[in-house]
Amino acid sequence: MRPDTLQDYIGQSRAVGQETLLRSLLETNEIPSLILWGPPGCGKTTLAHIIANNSKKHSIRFVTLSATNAKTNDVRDVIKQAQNEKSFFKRKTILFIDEIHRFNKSQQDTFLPHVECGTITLIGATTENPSFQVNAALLSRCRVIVLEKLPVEAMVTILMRAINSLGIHVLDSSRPTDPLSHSSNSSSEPSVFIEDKAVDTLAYLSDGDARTGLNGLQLAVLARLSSRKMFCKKSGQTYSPSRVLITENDVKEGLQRSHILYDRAGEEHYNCISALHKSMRGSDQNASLYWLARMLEGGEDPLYVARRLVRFASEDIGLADPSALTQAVAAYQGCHFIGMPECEVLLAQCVVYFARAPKSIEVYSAYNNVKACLRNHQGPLPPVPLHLRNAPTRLMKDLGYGKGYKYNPMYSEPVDQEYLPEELRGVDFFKQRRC
Ligand SMILES: Nc1ncnc2c1ncn2[C@@H]1O[C@H](COP(=O)(O)OP(=O)(O)OP(=O)(O)O)[C@@H](O)[C@H]1O
Repeated sequence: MRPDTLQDYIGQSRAVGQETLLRSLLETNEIPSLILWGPPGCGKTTLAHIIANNSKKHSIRFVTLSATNAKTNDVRDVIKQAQNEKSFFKRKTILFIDEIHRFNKSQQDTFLPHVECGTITLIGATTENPSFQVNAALLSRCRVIVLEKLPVEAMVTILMRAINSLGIHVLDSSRPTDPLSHSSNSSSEPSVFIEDKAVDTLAYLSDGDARTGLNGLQLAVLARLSSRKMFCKKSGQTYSPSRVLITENDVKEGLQRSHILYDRAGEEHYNCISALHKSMRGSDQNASLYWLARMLEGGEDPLYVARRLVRFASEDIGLADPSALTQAVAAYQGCHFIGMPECEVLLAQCVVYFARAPKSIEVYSAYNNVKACLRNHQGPLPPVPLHLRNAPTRLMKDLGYGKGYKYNPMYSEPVDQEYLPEELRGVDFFKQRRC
């Protein structure tokens, strides 16, 4: 399904249209180092694949690594090989790094000098803003190509191409016929039909992501084919019709999971957890459930959400309802035991509990005040008052350790005794910050 040439690459005319610099560079095979930036499924890897195809014709090596699983050593190996190829055979190497934003800054530094001296031409693909995710020095040596979400018309073209190559027939809704009523099909393979409005809906709901659209189509076809066996009431037997129709509902179902835009490692992950946290803090149970579901349906790790809930229990509910922390820890353990999808309801229960719970940031704020006080302290920290120190040896006792300490259980009330270092006397972290 992946196009091999620019002629088959749909849309993205701003980046690789007829009059663009990139197209002329590609045509003359003068590939500069590039960062391909665009949303998921818009064709970054496909464009790299087309460049690879083109380069191979010109005996340029094309090596692919994915930053999700490649180690720094893998990059070093590629560079070493590229150096050999360059010096012994005068062969150029293009290194394609998918999801380059997943490499940390020091990993990105590994290839900087080699890009600079031309040992490798780097092509990085990223869904994240390269200004934040790619080293400034590396970025300045690359041309950034911005790819856009594919428009609906481009999606229709991509889907139609897949539909044709799979031998699926498109049913024209303006001419209503029942494809299932047509007479027999001699082949053992069923004829597959798809409603034209199902194609349009798929193109529309894929939200500019060709992978989502193609996966949705594939899932709809597979689901229809596997449920092809029908039960005949008259004969009491099952039979397989020779024609199968994919409807708008089938593609919606196929898309249900895959169309949710959620990037587990990228910005969307932080946006959604922040929205969940804020919705619970604002006691909006409805929105809280929405953000939770959006993360879980998008494939978020339930334990990650559970850990954030443990934090929320103390940061935002605190002593207004101390059992919130127990709830969160129990939800975490429950998720650990049973995993997805069963654990989703545990998290939902906890999220609603938290949204409804009274809130208090008293402890959280006071603790922050203490931390600020310690961090801003000038000079050595004050010593622990002698009367609060243990005196396990005679010498310590002689030095005054533990002297005058009032053992509270001997008294009926909290005793009047100083527990803070002398220079902090009178400070109340619950009321003020003092540093
Ligand atoms: N512009 C396009 N023209 C034709 N097909 C495309 C185009 N964009 C994407 N596709 C198809 O969609 C599928 C996914 O595209 P691709 O892997 O290039 O996306 P991507 O931008 O690299 O996504 P991701 O960031 O999620 O890795 C490919 O199989 C390809 O066939």
